[in-house]
Amino acid sequence: MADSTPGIGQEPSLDRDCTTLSRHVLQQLQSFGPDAQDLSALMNRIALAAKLISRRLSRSGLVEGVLGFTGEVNVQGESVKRIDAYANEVFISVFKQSGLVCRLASEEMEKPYYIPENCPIGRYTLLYDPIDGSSNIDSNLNVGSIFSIRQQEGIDEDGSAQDLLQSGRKQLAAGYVLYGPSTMLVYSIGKGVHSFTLDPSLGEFILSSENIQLPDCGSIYSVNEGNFWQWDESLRDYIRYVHRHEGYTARYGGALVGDFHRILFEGGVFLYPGSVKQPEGKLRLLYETAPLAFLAEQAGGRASTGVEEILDVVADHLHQRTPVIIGSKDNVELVESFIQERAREENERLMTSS
Ligand SMILES: O=P(O)(O)OC[C@H]1O[C@](O)(COP(=O)(O)O)[C@@H](O)[C@@H]1O
Repeated sequence: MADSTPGIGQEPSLDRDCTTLSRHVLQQLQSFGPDAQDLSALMNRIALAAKLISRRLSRSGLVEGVLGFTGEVNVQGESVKRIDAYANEVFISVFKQSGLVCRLASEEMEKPYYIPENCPIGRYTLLYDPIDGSSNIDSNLNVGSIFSIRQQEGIDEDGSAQDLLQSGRKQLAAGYVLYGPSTMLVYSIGKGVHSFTLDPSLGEFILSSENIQLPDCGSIYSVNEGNFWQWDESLRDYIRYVHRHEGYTARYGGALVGDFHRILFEGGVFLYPGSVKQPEGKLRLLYETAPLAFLAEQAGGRASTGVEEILDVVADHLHQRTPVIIGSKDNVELVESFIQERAREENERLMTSS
């Protein structure tokens, strides 16, 4: 499956210039039926939210109200950054007008936000992390937005979103926006993974890579080693292994989207394991790890909790966290082999001691 990225310095062809996101979604679905139109319109709305957030970020040091904190604490127990609150509002306002989405579930909101004027006609729920890596904002380092689209399967009066508590294989589409040197949008509707780059002169996301394939293995390992002593011995064993073996490179940017994006194109593995303080890890399943797991599997890679596929995990509440090992399949399997080895030793010890 050839990657059709244009050569360095070569102006993209007119045909490529015209491959906008909404056109690409319709092409992908080879249908102009209601579902295709809806998904295309939904992706267009996400693109609009991304453009608004990208514009705000690009002027963050120049205008008031972008950097710093709002003074509030969100459902995660984290101090809310002004840009978190702004980005969350952007997603709400661009989807309010969509008529397509009846409910929005976000990292910044304890309960899902209903758009009464879109219910019950709105057939989709959008789950999203409006700003991923917000600890990078005030240092002007890359951040992202992560999104997942699911079918609306009923109205839950108490806001517990029970119908969303299903495996990640129920996602219709997923992706992220990376606010880096350029703003990129990477998505999948279950037909491969494709990336678009925002061309500020056109104000359009233009196709930049199609059918992206995650290399089977890579030299990059991406993890916050500052948590080393809080990890299970099996993860420490893995890090000791990469320290002792040539050919591994540590890369950790503090923003999941940026770290995953690098691995999607170059191969390797990103880990955020559970720890003594947080056995279930830090990252949230429904709007952080499951959307990226959807992309990883579509690109020929893997995403694991260490013992099962992330896409098979069924959440028991909206903001559930999960350990994650994601990236090239050989690298993920290597990490898992250390976990399995420790489990085997532990079983043996229990057997011999009983
Ligand atoms: O600072 P730590 O503990 O390494 O955590 C960094 C991780 O947390 C995150 O920032 C997630 O949190 P936010 O979505 O709240 O920013 C990830 O992007 C990143 O991988």
